[in-house]
Amino acid sequence: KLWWTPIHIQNLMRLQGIRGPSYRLHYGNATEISNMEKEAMSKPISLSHDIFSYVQPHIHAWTKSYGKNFLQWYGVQPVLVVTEPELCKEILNNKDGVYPKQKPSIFVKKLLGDGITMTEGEKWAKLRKLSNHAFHGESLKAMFPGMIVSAEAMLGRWKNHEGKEIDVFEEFRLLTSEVISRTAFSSSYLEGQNIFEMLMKLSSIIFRNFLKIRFPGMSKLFRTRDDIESDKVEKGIRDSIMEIVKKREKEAIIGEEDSFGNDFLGFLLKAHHGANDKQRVSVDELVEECKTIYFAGQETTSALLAWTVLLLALHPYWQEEARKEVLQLFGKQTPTYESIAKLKTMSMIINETLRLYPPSILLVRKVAREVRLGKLLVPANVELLVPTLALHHEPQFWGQDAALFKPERFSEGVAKATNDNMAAFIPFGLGPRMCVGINFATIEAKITLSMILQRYSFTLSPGYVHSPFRLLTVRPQQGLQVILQSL
Ligand code: HEM
Repeated sequence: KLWWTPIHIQNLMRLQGIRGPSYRLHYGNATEISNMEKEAMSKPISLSHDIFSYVQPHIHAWTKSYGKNFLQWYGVQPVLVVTEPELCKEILNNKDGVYPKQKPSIFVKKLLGDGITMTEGEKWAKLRKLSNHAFHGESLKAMFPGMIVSAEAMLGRWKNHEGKEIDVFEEFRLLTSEVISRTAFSSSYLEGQNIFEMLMKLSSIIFRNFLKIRFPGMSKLFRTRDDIESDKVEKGIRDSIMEIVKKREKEAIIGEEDSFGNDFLGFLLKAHHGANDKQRVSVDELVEECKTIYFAGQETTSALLAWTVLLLALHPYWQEEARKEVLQLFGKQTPTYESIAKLKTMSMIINETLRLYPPSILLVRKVAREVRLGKLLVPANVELLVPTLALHHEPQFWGQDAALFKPERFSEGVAKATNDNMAAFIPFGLGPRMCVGINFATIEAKITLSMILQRYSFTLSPGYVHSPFRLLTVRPQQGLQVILQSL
């Protein structure tokens, strides 16, 4: 397991032209990756958007040395990194279960459980149907007023910062937490606050342990401080979620399934108590889905909003264009659900932000059984990595100015911008596992940006330090400070 199998797989892939850094006993390339990341982070970065080599130095260096697809090792786990777009599409679009999600690590399991983002087959189909119902169509429309109220509350706080510096990343963290609490759980930020804080703690533990390779069986014999802490946090999250669930159950009328409410939590409870065995959701599944939506709904959207504000602060022309469009469409009025889809310039800006700073930078799958991927024969249990950030910064797709902010790339939509090369732009993934919250996140971002642009112009504060940092999403490590000018 430690030597023969890795060497065998390495040789098998080399014979097919797939090279990569050599496997090292037990650790694979974990130490090299970790050292490369530390070195990249130790140097200050200029205010450029060329962040690929900074955030993922090993993928940047190894695609240059070994080619578009290469083999690396997390311990004894072989990982095929794939940046050839045809192969990325083949992996992500597959519907036969050949490329399922990789089994989560101990810590990731505590964050997302075996819920929608991690599971497969019938269980996934059941949970996906439920989430699609909760975050699309009429249900999504019903969430719109909740998003407006949350944005108004944030802008109310901003009145105290006019003419002064404000850390908008922290503000967006609060806003997106409030929005998900209010819309999916009909609860308040305060009720969810505890859960968000514990989810953040778990994210940090996952990040700290990501490249730590442990000897098999050691985790059962020897428990680290992070093992103990993560158990405690996991239990804390479960207890807090159960409190919200119990409260809702108490409010409902016994025997009337519709009285559980028409938000995400209501749909989950209906499925939990419902008569339909196939669609029934267990208590564990209920807790896992709540955790997932609290986490997925907040982390990613706050990063998107922060990076958009950075780019608009650095590019006053686009800030003005976006404002003109908002004022033409809404004047000083509150945005409406029907009109938000008409924001074309803003869509271009959001797409270009998601290209340069995709909150989620890696898509992970595994090979369930020996498979032909393009011309390659890939053995079972190889992990597959589709590095979103690499694809989004690839000059072959985006030109030599790939690192520049140019929303005009998207003036005729995504298909035209990518020359119909779908894998060149995958901020929300691709295929059957594509993000459930894509419309929710885009509407939330558009409302928030519109309401800010109606009230303020903003410039970057001299105190801002550019350090895109990968925790589970890519975020501004030291916040995002801007100076607000009231209009
Ligand atoms: C800018 C915001 C967001 C980004 C960039 C984003 C990105 C992604 C990506 C890349 C995936 C696919 C992962 C994969 O294929 O392995 C995904 C899946 C998912 N996202 Fe999002 N997301 C965002 C917002 C949201 C929101 C607001 C929600 C919930 C309200 C959400 C819920 C989910 C769920 C449940 C999945 C799993 C889908 C499945 O496996 O079937 N996301 N997201």
